[in-house]
Amino acid sequence: MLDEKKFDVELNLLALRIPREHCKLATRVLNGYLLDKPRVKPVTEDPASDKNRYMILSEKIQNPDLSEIPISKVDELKELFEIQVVPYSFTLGYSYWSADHILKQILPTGIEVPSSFETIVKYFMCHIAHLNINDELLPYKDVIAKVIYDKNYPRIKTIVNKVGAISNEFRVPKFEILAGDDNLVTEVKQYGAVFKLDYGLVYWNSRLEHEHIRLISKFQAGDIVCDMFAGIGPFAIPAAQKGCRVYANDLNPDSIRYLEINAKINKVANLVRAYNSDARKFICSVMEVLSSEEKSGSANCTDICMPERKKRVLNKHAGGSQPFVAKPWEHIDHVIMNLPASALEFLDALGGLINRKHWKGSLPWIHCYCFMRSTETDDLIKAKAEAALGASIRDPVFYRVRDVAPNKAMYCLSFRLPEEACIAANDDDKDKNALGD
Ligand SMILES: C[S@@+](CC[C@H](N)C(=O)[O-])C[C@H]1O[C@@H](n2cnc3c(N)ncnc32)[C@H](O)[C@@H]1O
Repeated sequence: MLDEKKFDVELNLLALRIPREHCKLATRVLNGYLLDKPRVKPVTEDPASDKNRYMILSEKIQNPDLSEIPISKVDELKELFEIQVVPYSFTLGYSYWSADHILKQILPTGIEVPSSFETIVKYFMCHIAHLNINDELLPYKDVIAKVIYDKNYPRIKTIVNKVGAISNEFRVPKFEILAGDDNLVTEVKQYGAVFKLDYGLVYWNSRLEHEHIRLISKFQAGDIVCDMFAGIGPFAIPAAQKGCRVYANDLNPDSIRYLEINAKINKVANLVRAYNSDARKFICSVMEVLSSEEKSGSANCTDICMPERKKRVLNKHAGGSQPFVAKPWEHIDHVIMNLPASALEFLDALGGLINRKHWKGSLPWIHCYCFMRSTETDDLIKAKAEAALGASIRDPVFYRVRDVAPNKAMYCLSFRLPEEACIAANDDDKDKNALGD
């Protein structure tokens, strides 16, 4: 329990009681001799009369004869009104002091006090503050959280701290609520899109905002995008806002629930198809599912919602003058694989997936996120990707996203899917011949 009384500081000062109409002039004359404290006004009411005001003098004025103030100033006031000097006491309490000031008093000497609010709050999620409590501060986490909560309510309504390392497959940290209510449903804004999410149920990292923007800047209106590890949609939603048609998948049902909510909130539900599946199954089945939808005559997303201009962009991608409404089994422009810990291994799902007989236009760009230790090289990561894919990668582009630990960084490896990773157009025929068809 924090004893708030401990922070009380009583100030025993002097004040001048003066007629209220002279306040302005007296403030000017006494400039430098009045109480000067943030958020405390030096002019206050006279409890005995509404006709007067108290002008609170600075701590340096201790003598009721005002000998610390130049005589000329005192005389200037005396010419206008009779000066009455009165004692004035008040208390600066817990509510007055800043979080920094209070934390400095609470934490034992030797422990580095977070020098500012920003250093202790890892990030804000609207009304949630996620604290950055290191081992040294851990014993004081509750009191730190209370101070930060008290000083920032109602802007901040919940203070959380991550417990342990993330071990579950949905990449959702476990949080303990240190202060405030336990509602972790919140909304964040990124580059004009709004994302609703439950911070306790789905993956979210506000530090990836720039990466989301960077990758989407590579996409064109009309592109077909497959997001294999979509989370609540920080790639999928802005891509759709740009006019891309997005097939977005995540294993976590809660992520998909929020992805669908976010597609609606951002008015792109018609351009985003959500799947709740394992990424390997998703990428294999998305083509079949959609091709069978096509066969059964159900209208596809492009037909319903693509403006003519975007359809023309798609036609251009197909490289022909025939009307071309691409389906993912005919054409994909970008595949996003944002599961840095293991996305490279998932590249096996792309090997042998595309049949050149049906495919139209160029092969997709693959954007595969990974971690690289300082002891590893681009070549090693490329070799891992090639081993999973079963094909050589030409002209890989490595983009350093951010450092995640002193010797570990997150990268995005982008490359165009190699021809070698596809089923050649004549392979089916060869198989048929071999079977004697
Ligand atoms: C690092 S998060 C990235 C989410 C999102 N792209 C983002 O930037 O916020 C990885 C996501 O992959 C999902 N995931 C983990 N294993 C998966 C799998 N085998 N198949 C599909 N999704 C998976 C997790 O649920 C999580 O939402």
